[in-house]
Amino acid sequence: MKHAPFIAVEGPIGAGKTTLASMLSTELHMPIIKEIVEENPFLDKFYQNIDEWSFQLEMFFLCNRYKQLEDTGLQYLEKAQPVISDYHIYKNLIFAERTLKGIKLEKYRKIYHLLTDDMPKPDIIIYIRADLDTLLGRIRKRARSFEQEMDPAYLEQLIKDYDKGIQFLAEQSPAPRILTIDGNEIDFVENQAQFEQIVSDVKELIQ
Ligand SMILES: Nc1ncnc2c1ncn2[C@@H]1O[C@H](COP(=O)(O)OP(=O)(O)O)[C@@H](O)[C@H]1O
Ligand SMILES: Nc1nc2c(ncn2[C@H]2C[C@H](O)[C@@H](COP(=O)(O)O)O2)c(=O)[nH]1
Repeated sequence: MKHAPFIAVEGPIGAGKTTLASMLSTELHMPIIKEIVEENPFLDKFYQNIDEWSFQLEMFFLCNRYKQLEDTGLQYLEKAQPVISDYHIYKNLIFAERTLKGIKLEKYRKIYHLLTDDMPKPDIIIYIRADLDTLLGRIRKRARSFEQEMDPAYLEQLIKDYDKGIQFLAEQSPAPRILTIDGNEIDFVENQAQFEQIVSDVKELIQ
């Protein structure tokens, strides 16, 4: 059976993942898998006290994404149907390595690998990079109340963690194809030509 592309859009908080994944889903007629944010009962508490709530939050994200990935495999990939997601499962580890410590991090790593090592992984990653000011501006624009007090130092650290995380994924075998987008300069929302260029680049990667 022909292999169907599994595309993940990644980047730090506010980079534009959901926006771009939704636009590409419409343009390329691909179903979209979106992460669960608003229904997450721990996000609010997490931003008020990261040390207190990080384990619950990371486990919640992990379990939700595990279920979504399982469904994605059954509903689309095993039927050779392409799919686009607004995250890569590896994002769990990028965040957990930053928010967890000690024995909780050790336990989390084991559970992460147990759950995800044999799961389907995206073969194409669209990585949106953006600097702190751009991300803070977009987070303000999105206006989720629980994100407004986010410590800029946390976001700045995540920008670096993401660069390392995507580099790590690029070195895996088989290596995913990675399209990096400069989110400071490329405005796929307002600039149609720039969006079309991304569509054309993605089509090339799919072939
Ligand atoms: N290229 C862009 N130019 C301007 N605004 C953008 C752009 N990409 C995203 N946005 C806006 O920034 C906010 C965050 O985008 P979102 O897609 O939710 O980011 P993410 O899923 O990466 O956290 C939204 O309000 C969205 O409309
Ligand atoms: N600690 C973690 N926080 C996460 C994780 N995945 C998402 N998030 C947070 C970041 C945002 O406040 C919100 C939505 O994420 P977006 O990147 O889509 O804006 O949820 C995670 O795994 N751990």
